[in-house]
Amino acid sequence: MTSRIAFVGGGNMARAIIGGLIDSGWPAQAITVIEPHAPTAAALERDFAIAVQSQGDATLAEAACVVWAVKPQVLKEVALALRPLLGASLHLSIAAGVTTPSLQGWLASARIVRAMPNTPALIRKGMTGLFAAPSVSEADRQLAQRIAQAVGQVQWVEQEALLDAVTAISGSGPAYVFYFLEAMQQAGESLGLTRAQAYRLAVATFEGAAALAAASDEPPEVLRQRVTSKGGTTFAATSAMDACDLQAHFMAAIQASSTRAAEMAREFG
Ligand SMILES: NC(=O)C1=CN([C@@H]2O[C@H](COP(=O)(O)OP(=O)(O)OC[C@H]3O[C@@H](n4cnc5c(N)ncnc54)[C@H](O)[C@@H]3O)[C@@H](O)[C@H]2O)C=CC1
Ligand SMILES: O=C(O)[C@@H]1CCC=N1
Repeated sequence: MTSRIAFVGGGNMARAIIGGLIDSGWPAQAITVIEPHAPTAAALERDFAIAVQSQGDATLAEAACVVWAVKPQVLKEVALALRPLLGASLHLSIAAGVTTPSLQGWLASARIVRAMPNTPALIRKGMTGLFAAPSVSEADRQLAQRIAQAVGQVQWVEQEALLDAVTAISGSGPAYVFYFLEAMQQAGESLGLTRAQAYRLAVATFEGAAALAAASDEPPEVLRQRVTSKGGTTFAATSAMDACDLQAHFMAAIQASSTRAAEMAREFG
């Protein structure tokens, strides 16, 4: 019998992970969700044939793993309310910025792994950062990793603070890519392409460049130099970027995401 996984919160990220688990062969009858928002609950039941409850019950204690997938600002309240129903499960929290000491206190358990996935998990192309306190067993780490790998790649970090960096790079990162896609689409339109043509060109360029980087042993600056002919078009573009210090601004933006993750730990955890 496959281990039972109980999700607390059945929103966007939970849906992505549930879809990945089912695609990777996890039996639907071994997945349950607590989700109070009726339309969200009905959609999960319909799409995945899984059991969805509006609130927790005694079966929560039977879960091998409870995945905490509610917003960080409500996690404490939800955890404390469900605590009397919890058994000896592994707890996997995907909430941004909520630390393991806080979770240990709220859940009265040391079996806690934190995960920071991202939205490409929806199409099994996710990247999930994972952190476990040193006392967490190898079996618990493996179960957490198995769940995360159902939606893509994983990267363990050895210090909890590094999850803030993971959040800033890959957790929030899809939004940066979409931000650049928006700019490339608008620029293409202003240069005379249709919106659809510009978008297709931009998306294919991100796809191709990311696949090239993943397949290459060379660092990104070398890959960039290969595109850049002296005195040519790419040089004109990257010179304009350098002139307004775009790279430094972009790095400051990523720092802001990391700083916010640390702030959220103080606010919500
Ligand atoms: N969206 C993203 O790109 C990422 C989000 N995260 C984290 O994932 C978590 C969930 O985020 P999303 O799925 O985007 O949010 P969401 O808002 O789509 O999902 C949260 C769900 O929790 C449900 N909920 C509210 N109160 C509840 C309760 N008492 N019991 C059970 N469920 C309850 C809501 O109805 C909602 O469906 C957050 O903590 C966020 O920090 C982590 C990585 C990436
Ligand atoms: O914006 C957020 O707080 C969440 C965490 C990473 C992506 N979305």
